[in-house]
Amino acid sequence: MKINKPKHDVNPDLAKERLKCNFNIEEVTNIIDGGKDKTVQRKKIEDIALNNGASLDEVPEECLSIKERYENAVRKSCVYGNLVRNEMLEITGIENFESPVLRRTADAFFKDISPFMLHLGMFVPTLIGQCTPEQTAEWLPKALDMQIIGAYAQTELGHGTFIRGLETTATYNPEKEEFVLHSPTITSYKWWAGGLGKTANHCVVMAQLYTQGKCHGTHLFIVKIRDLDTHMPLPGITVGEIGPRMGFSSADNGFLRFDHFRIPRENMLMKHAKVEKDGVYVKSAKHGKLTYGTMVFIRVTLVSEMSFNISKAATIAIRYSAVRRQTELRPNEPEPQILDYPTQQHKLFICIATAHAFQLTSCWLWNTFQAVLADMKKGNVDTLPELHALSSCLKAVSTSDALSHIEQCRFACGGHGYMLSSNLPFIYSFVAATRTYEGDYTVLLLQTARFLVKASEQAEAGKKLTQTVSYLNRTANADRLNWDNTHEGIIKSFQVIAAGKIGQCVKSIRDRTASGMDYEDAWLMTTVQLVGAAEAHCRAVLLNTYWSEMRKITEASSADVKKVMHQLAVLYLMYWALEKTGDLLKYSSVSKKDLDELQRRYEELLAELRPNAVGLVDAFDLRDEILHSSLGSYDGRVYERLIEEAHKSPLNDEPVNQSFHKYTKPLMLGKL
Ligand SMILES: CC/C=C\C/C=C\C/C=C\CCCC(=O)SCCNC(=O)CCNC(=O)[C@H](O)C(C)(C)COP(=O)(O)OP(=O)(O)OC[C@H]1O[C@@H](n2cnc3c(N)ncnc32)[C@H](O)[C@@H]1OP(=O)(O)O
Ligand SMILES: Cc1cc2nc3c(=O)[nH]c(=O)nc-3n(C[C@H](O)[C@H](O)[C@H](O)COP(=O)(O)OP(=O)(O)OC[C@H]3O[C@@H](n4cnc5c(N)ncnc54)[C@H](O)[C@@H]3O)c2cc1C
Repeated sequence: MKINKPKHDVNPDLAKERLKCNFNIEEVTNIIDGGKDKTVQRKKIEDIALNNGASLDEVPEECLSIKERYENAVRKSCVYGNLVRNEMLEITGIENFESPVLRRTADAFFKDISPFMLHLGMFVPTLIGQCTPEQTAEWLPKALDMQIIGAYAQTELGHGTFIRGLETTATYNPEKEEFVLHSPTITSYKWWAGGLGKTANHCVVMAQLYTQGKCHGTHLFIVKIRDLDTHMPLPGITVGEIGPRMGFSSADNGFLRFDHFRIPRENMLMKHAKVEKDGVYVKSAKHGKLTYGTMVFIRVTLVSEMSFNISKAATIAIRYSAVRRQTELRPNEPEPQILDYPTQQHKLFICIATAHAFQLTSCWLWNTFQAVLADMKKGNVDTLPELHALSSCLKAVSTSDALSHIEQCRFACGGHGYMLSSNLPFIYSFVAATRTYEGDYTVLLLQTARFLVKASEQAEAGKKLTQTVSYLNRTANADRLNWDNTHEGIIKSFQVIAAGKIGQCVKSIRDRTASGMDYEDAWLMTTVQLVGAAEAHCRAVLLNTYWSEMRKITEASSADVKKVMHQLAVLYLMYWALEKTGDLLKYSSVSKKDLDELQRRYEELLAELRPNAVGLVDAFDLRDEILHSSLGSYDGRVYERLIEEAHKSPLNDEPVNQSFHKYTKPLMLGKL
């Protein structure tokens, strides 16, 4: 398999690394893609994107002004959107418009974010999940064909987390058969929605629904905010961009204020509840939170997105570490490649393992999500709470872990990792946002904790629990687990840690209520522990899922691939066991000797993986055009690229900057 056909000679150290690799790289790529046919499909889509010169920037996007950057991003988004519409969807099938490959290939066009990302990312999924069949027929074809461009406007200046606290109102007027949208306070300004500021002409709006004098809580509406021809905001709409941010610089995150803005009754998204012409409110949903469906969907997809982002950072840092040499080990010996340092391996190999752990877990989560959707189609919503608990904690932990691993990758690249041309700062700032958006880390873990506390009480009452918490049935009465230094033993110990922490939370809440606190205060006082318990549960799910899915997926693999995939999964188990030694000591009989043995095995495993490190990141098969990194390209021309990128800085356009004559020289001459 030709991965990237380098135009230049490959750096000799990197070339030697590739000779060391002892497994079939293509086989691992196929595993990551989900099959050989999927690899072929991905490559076809990438070819379409990359054979189009429009993805190239003459000036790096980070060197442009805010306006130029946005305009350039819109230009490229239109080209890319057109390719998706006319060529790529033919390959994936239109029903797979959410294929991660389409999202990822877009990275060939943008180091930062496309202003259109939220259109396909959230607007279209909301139409699919929240419309009646008639509404779907009206809106979806236009959205998929990009005749209308949409955003998802839920968060307000005053509230993001607490959706029930949103202030925008949608008041029904039966005489005119219209809703009147209004922003009654400054805190009710819609705030943050991606693509809303300048790009979108429509948006989905979450607002408090009033009809017949009664508030029925938050509901979704589709709202046209700009004229389709002139793109001017419609009367009653104030819309704009919220200002520079840590990342998402070309995503025109926006604000929106309604001044008694009228929309037809049919623009309420009515799949789960409707308002009749006469104003009667009718709820058809069997579960109170179905309007939150788009958020659940995105939380599910983010786990795979985190795998992708870690694999990008790991590829950059590992290729760079094979090229970079630093510090004599012994006098007069050549400086070693920094990849030879076990401390460097400790920073980086866990990133490769985590990318696999998240990818396999995300496929399993996606299948769970599809099964729940199928249940809901039949009118059964019983499986939704478990999906909500699972998607909440996996979103929280995967985004948080991805962020810290990506930061480690930057540390691993020393000073050069701080350069925007390395792409690590872009990857980091993108992932930093994911920890917050679509539900903040703490808030989502507390949602999972709610589910776990209930599950623990059910286990106590002898009830049989659902799959992801069934370990509580087995471990509810276990005090301390007998340590068993096997892979299954490590997984079981994480389940016992989770069960122990959940049990301790239940006890703390009970003790507090028994001493006179009301339940809400007892819960609040216990939230630090509850977040820890939900994280522990999530770790148990991740370890168990990664291990069992890895074994399944490599059943038919070659012996060498089986071996290296197995080594990565073991590394993941050991890494987390060593990270959580305090918990292991508390909840199992593990001894200092056992932990020393685990540490020794972990260090040996780093050394065993070392020859395959470059092969393993090559297997992610990230083309240079998608990686955008001076440090991580396939040919390893790190220093040449750093110099080429330096020359692109606008400050190097002329030998002397005018500020010298205007300010510095007068200062030097005492004439200022
Ligand atoms: C491919 C991916 C790549 C890119 C993706 C594309 C674009 C990405 C770019 C940017 C996207 C950014 C978009 C956004 O950020 S949109 C805004 C997202 N906002 C949030 O996520 C807000 C977070 N807050 C909440 O979700 C909720 O308010 C809450 C914290 C969950 C609390 O809700 P509330 O109504 O107050 O409910 P509670 O009273 O706490 O709970 C009652 C009951 O309901 C259950 N519940 C809550 N949520 C759900 C749900 N979604 N599904 C099912 N059940 C739910 C909850 O557990 C509780 O159950 P009980 O049985 O315990 O009563
Ligand atoms: C880059 C980016 C893009 C975004 N895109 C969109 C978009 O397209 N559409 C959209 O609608 N929104 C969007 N958002 C908004 C995003 O969804 C919210 O910012 C997010 O849900 C967090 O809400 P918040 O900002 O209100 O934080 P807050 O809830 O104010 O959180 C602040 C702190 O308070 C803590 N906290 C809050 N509530 C609790 C609680 N109950 N218990 C314990 N701690 C708590 C949190 O843990 C956090 O530490 C985007 C945000 C970002 C950063």
